Amino acid sequence: MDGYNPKSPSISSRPFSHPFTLKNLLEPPSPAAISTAAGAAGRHGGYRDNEFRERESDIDVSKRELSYSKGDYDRVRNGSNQGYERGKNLVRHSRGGGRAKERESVNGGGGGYRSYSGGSGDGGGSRHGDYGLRVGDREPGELSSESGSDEGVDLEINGKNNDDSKMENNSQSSLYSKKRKFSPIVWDRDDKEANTTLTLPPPPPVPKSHHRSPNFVPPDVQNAESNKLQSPHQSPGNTPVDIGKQKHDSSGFEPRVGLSSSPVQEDHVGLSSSSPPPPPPQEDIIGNAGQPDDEEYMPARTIRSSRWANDANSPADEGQLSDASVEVRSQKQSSSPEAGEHHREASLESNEDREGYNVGSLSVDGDYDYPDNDLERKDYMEIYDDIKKDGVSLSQSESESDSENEDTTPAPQRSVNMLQGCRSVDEFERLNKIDEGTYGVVYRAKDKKTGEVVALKKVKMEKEREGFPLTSLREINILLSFHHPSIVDVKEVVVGSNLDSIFMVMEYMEHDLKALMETMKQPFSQSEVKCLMLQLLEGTQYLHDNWVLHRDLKTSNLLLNNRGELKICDFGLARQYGSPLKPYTHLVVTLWYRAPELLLGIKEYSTAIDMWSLGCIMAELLSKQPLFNGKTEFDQLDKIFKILGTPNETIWPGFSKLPGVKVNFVKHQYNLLRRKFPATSFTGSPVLSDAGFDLLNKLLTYDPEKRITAEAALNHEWFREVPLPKSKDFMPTFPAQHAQDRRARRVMKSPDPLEEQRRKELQQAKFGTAWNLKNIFSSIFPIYRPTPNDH
Ligand SMILES: Nc1ncnc2c1ncn2[C@@H]1O[C@H](COP(=O)(O)OP(=O)(O)OP(=O)(O)O)[C@@H](O)[C@H]1O
Repeated sequence: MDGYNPKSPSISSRPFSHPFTLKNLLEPPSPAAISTAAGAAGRHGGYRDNEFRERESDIDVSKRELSYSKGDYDRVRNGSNQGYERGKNLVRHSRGGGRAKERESVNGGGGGYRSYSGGSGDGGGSRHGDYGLRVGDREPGELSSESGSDEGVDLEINGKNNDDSKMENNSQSSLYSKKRKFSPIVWDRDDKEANTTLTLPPPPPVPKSHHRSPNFVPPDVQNAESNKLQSPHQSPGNTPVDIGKQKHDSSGFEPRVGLSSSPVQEDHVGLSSSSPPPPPPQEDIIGNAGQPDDEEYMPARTIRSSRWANDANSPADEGQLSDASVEVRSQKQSSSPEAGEHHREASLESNEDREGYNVGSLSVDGDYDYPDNDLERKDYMEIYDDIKKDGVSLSQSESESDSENEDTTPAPQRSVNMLQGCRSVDEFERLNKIDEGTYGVVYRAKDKKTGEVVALKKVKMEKEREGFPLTSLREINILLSFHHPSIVDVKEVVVGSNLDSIFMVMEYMEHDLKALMETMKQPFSQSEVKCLMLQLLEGTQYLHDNWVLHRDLKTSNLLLNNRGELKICDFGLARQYGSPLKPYTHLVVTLWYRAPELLLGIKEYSTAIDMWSLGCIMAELLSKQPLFNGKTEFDQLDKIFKILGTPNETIWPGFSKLPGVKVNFVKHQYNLLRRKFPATSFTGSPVLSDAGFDLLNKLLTYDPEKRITAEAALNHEWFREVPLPKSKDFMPTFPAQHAQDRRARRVMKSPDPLEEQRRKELQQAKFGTAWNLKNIFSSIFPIYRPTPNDH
């Protein structure tokens, strides 16, 4: 893809130009320190008007509409030369343009609603004459969708029920099951107590078998046993190594540092080098399986290690390692990954004991045990932060203090500060603020050395009672690790002048789709939406293939540059997942894009939640309006049910048992989505061909198990029918509105899930405190008695 370059060296291998202690970073900074840091970079620089291919606002842009050859299509689809191999998929999905005239569709396949949806054609409405290429293939019944009653016409219930659809759903179901990573593990918040008590584990090393959860089934075995537990890469006989290779071969991309399949703690994302990982086991040796994602809000702890790895295939990278890191690495080779696990856990307790506050921790290591895979061990380095002021490594002290340690294999030495060597933010000239989110402020800035314009995302520390925000650690970790044309590139991490703040240096993107759409008079055309959706799906597929859920996909987290490139950003809520799943919080995904299973409090969820968000995004791109803009969770569900029909056991087996289904929802019988996206329109509604509507329906399928996967969506026929996806090169460009804070411009804003969580926590804390105070009060003044309502 254009502009696709290997990442810059990892932060750990950069020259140490700015030493400081991690503790400085992880302690909540004083307001004074923050303002100093902010002030240091507060200069405004001139924006060069010719920096971008500026265009008239809105859509009066490139009017070039192409008639595509297969070659064109492949080019669009693949980027310039990434070599995606889609041939077989194209064959597999070549269903042709003819569609059933009469459709009966219920989300998830059931319900017996019939509808007449009409033809295969893209009924028009694209701005650039896209559909000049199309046959006039409107089908009977199509227009009636605009005027019919609920019963009569166009009652496309979410999902399909006709033979054609059924077959498709079935075949997709089996196809999807290859990708679906559902887990039998059930989230039970009652486990919290057990889970949050992190006892000091026995010392390192432990037998390798301890590394795996009792529930962990190797991918190939899972594959044989149940297609619900398959790795995204699995095909019979795959080994983890094969998996990586396969992934690499098929996608043309390889994460610079892939997520490992280590026994992962909830509060970190493990990284391993080179190949994409097998599924991360869901339980680690400290037995925190079942630990709810509340842990996300637990104190962060010791920054421990990283595999800011060199690719095993690129020996040249070896030379980039500093002496220190090489030393650490060689020690790591001689100790088992399990030692690292223990070390990590030891640090947890030790931190709390000794520091009395939470100094923050990022265990960015995966420590997956690849038996006998020397390559795997060699191509990463372990860097441990030294928390103790006196420089004695935690690992040493803890392993020493653990008398039960029979094996005296020394714990990995460390002294290399993970963030040591980061450049200072002073090396950037801050141009203007782009946006301010819950956990970060994003600036446009210029690298003084190179003149390159970048985005600087400053990690907000002021709200952090508990050290370095975990969301930011995750984001940094993932973004530094992953490299894909559809994922925003983090070039490096820099530190504030007072060493009290951290900034991610990202490639600068002129727009986010939310802010952009608010400036547009008309929505994107179908061919443009296809171009955007393809890129979005490719990025999402890449994440899911690497065992990461984004968990906050929404239009404001999709960046677009003036080269027509879309990139996913904001990985603050992203996390690694495994099979089977661990319990995660359902308070993820901004309300408007939140999947119904989350809204209904499902105890296990997976990649399908991101796919729902993609459905909402696709609809929004087509119409320029959020599809379901609920104000509360209940309102959100209500809005979904009104449009898609209220689900039931037939279309979504298990629905009635979901925790949130205690409420009696109004039974909306029909799916009215087609009304919002008719095949033709005289009213200005966004038009969508049958194929497009089919994809939208499959993204917005109620039953997460039946919801389409990123891979299947990428192969959907909508992308092969006219109007073909617009080439990125011919996507419209828009004036970048640098000078304004995007958020301030935003008219509509969906409630933020993190804010939601924070509010709830605060409320709880408040009520708790109030009640306690009343108790104390009543013990002093016995006349007063707190009532149950006081809770
Ligand atoms: N690389 C970038 N280039 C240009 N703009 C960016 C970039 N990254 C982020 N932005 C802008 O900043 C906004 C906020 O970024 P981001 O979502 O990463 O921050 P956040 O604090 O996590 O926000 P939120 O509270 O919405 O989760 C984005 O919506 C986008 O407008």
